[in-house]
Amino acid sequence: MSKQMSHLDDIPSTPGKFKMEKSPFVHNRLRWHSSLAKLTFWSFIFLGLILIFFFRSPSSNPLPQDPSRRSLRTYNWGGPAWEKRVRSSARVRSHNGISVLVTGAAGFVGTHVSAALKRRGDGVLGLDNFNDYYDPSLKRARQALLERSGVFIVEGDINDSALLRKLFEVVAFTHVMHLAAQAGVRYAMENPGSYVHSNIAGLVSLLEVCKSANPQPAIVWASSSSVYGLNTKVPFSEKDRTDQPASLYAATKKAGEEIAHTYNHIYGLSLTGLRFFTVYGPWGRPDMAYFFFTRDILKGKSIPIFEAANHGTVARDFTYIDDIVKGCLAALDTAEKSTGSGGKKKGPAQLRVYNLGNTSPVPVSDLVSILERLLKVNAKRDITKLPRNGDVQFTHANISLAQRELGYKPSTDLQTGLKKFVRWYLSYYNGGKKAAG
Ligand SMILES: O=C(O)[C@H]1O[C@H](OP(=O)(O)OP(=O)(O)OC[C@H]2O[C@@H](n3ccc(=O)[nH]c3=O)[C@H](O)[C@@H]2O)[C@H](O)[C@@H](O)[C@@H]1O
Repeated sequence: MSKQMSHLDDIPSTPGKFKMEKSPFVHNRLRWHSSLAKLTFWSFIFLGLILIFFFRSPSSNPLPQDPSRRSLRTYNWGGPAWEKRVRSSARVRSHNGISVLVTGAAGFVGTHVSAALKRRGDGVLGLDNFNDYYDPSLKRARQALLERSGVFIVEGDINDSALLRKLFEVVAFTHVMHLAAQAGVRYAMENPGSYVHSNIAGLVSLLEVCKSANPQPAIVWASSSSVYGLNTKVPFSEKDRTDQPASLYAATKKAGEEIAHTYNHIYGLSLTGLRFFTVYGPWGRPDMAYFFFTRDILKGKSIPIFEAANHGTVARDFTYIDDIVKGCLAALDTAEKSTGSGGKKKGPAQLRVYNLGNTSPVPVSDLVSILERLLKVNAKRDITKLPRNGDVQFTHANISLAQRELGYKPSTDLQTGLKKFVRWYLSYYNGGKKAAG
């Protein structure tokens, strides 16, 4: 006891705290205080250990709390059953097939590319964070579609490097089709952080894991026609300048192209960037004009049609999804192997950029006229000045490089493509009765 008392005496205390220590009551209280202090101390240690274990556990998301993310979630992954599903989905089932990790697999282009790869017998594993930038139930429906054809989508974020490393541990992917991104031109003014998070930090996180993988995969990824920014010379060629982006979205895609150059240069990663031109079609993105115009025309709501200064036409080189899928598969098939190993470059590797457009720009007002005919409803047109929030007046792709090197040859005009989209839209949203998100 005296030992204990002397120990207690060493603890700095408020004056008078131990004054009555001779009373037996005080003795008991002191003992009780000491036990309480010990109990509190060990509780803190125990709680600390639990927290350390939780944050280091491979099945939790180690992302820092980032206010720019719309859906902060913890994803569950890992375990023998999960690994089995991953392996089975990524298993190549055709002679000379490839095994591809498709990021953004529950997205519009990701779903179509994953399905096409699976159809020809390639191994496909999806990865998607199912964020709520647009109605997540549409992403879940795409997931269900892929699931039926044997494609498993792992739920997780490309910024989760522990998850990415695990995926490469389980499967030796030959290719990565990187389509996960924060898309949309106008939303960048609302939530700039999400563009940096997905299109820059996420890309770097993915390339870091790819560079260390053995073997390193070849990577094909989605850039954007928006990198041509304020250029006025048409059609846009890959040789043209891309240093005057009109939106943060475009700037992050341009940054992605420079980051790709760096990883190719330092680590020998084979990298192909595809500049998509306003991709549309069934299972598309509800944030895109053709999609919400359809929804709002059916609802009888007015639609804002942008017009440039002096009644200038705003036009897009709208490209149908099936053409884009062919371009993506051709890019994967012509991708050479990465040359590095163990994080070290062994020789020069392929670095490519292609325009994937349709080469026939259509004014937005014509897009609306086609929709009116297909929906058999007159649109309430609200002609509005092109806002200064990232939109450019026109896009037009020169696709001769993709034609020459990928055999890319788009074959669907806007009228035909929109017909397929409208058919899908009406059946998916139950004849327009169910509201589109
Ligand atoms: O080509 C690309 O790289 C980009 O294509 C689209 O961007 P955008 O062409 O702006 O597509 P929409 O937002 O669907 O707009 C299509 C056209 O409709 C016009 N628009 C849009 C919205 C609106 O309310 N009214 C309107 O007239 C736009 O100015 C544009 O000319 C995608 O949203 C981007 O993610 C993609 O990277």
